[in-house]
Order: sequence, then C-alpha cells, then structure tokens
Amino acid sequence: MQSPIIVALDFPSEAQALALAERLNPKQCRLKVGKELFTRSGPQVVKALHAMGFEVFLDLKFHDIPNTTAMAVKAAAELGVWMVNVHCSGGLKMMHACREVLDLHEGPKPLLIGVTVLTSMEQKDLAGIGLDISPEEQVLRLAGLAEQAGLDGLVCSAKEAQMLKRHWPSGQLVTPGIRPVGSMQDDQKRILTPSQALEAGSDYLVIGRPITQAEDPASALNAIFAELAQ
Ligand SMILES: O=c1ccn([C@@H]2O[C@H](COP(=O)(O)O)[C@@H](O)[C@H]2O)c(=O)[nH]1
Repeated sequence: MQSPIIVALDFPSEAQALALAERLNPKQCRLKVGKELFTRSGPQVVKALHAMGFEVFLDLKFHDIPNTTAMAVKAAAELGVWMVNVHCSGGLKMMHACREVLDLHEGPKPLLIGVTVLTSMEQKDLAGIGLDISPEEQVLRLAGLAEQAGLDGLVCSAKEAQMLKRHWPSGQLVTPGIRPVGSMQDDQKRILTPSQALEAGSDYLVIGRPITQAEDPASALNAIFAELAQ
C-alpha cells in the first residue's frame, strides 16, 4: 500500500530541502514543494527530488484568470509532478480550463486538486474577508464547484473529511493541519492528529514542521507510522 504521508519541504534553499529529503525514504512518503522553496529554487528542485525517486506535490495554489491558471497547470504537468493544485475560489470556469488542459496533456497527468478554505483559517477569518458562513459551509460550496469542474479532489481540513466523503465519495482529500499528539499547533487552526484524520476519511496527510523541524525527521515520521498502526 502507498503511504498517505506527504512531507511539506518548506525550506529557504534547495540544499536544505535536499538534505532533508536524503533522510527520508521515497517508499515511506511523497514530498511537497511549496511557494517558498519553488520561488527560491524553481523547477530544478523538483527535478532533483524526482531524481531521488520521490513523487512531488507542487503546492503553488494557482489562482488567476482561467487561461493563466490553465497554462501554469500545463507547465506543472510538463514538469512531471504527481499532484498540482489551484484555488477553488478562482471559480468554475478557471477550474474547468485547468481540467481541459490536463485532459489534452500527453503522458502521465498530475492529480488536479482544489484548495478550499486554508487550514490556518477559522470562522472569524472568513468573516474578515466578507464571508459570513462557517468554514464547513464554505468548504462544501467550493467542493461542489470542484466536483462539477472535474477536479480529482480537494485540499481541506481533515475536520471536513467525513462530511466531504458523504457528498463526493471519489474526491481525493488532501489534508494539511495534521498535528501528532504533543506537537505545536503553530499557525494552524483546523487540526487533527494523523490517526483521527485517516479515520475521518483523509486520503493524504500533509505534514511539515512536526517532521522537518524534528531533531531526527526520519524518527518523527516513523513515530507517526507507529501511531497509525495502533
Ligand atoms: O489549507 C492549507 C493548504 C496548504 N497548507 C500547506 O501545508 C503545509 C503544512 O505545514 P505544517 O508545517 O505541517 O503546518 C504548509 O506547506 C502549508 O503551506 C496548509 O497548511 N493549509
């Protein structure tokens, strides 16, 4: 069985990201390249991780007009990433354009995932941007659009996983905001432990600082597997 764990490589340099990757095993996890690392290191870091045998989730959360977003998704597919994402709040036309461009792509297609409500946000943060509804309601609304546009799944909190699996059983749920018992919450708000998240229906667990900032990242990852095996 493939591991559900995606380790978030949030580092300021390719050297630091690759040093962490050297301590991990591609059979145990996939890796996520996000805005900080990609802005500093570019496609080269993705190629280096591929050469080490890792599948890569390119987490750039594209959000723009349909043509611009679709062309960015096309570039990600040409880079050979395993998963790419766009903000669902870019709307149905934008997500549909991304689906179409991937359908025309020859060769392996990345999973196309829609970001719903960031796991760092709670109800009062939504009110601050003019959305007077709960995170669950907003996630569900965006999930409906993503399904209609033909996306493969969603980024959401594991707290919404059970609800989403009822509405969209085949949608792949990618859940950050995962915190093993005893680890710091940091800036995350809607969190669950790894085992709670899988129980709720998460397909993939995105975990960054609890692994990357640990003294021994491989042991931190193994401790998570031990928790999941209980
Ligand atoms: O809603 C979201 C979407 C993306 N993320 C990303 O996941 C990791 C989480 O890292 P931790 O260190 O485990 O908090 C990070 O790269 C975010 O950019 C998210 O947290 N929430």
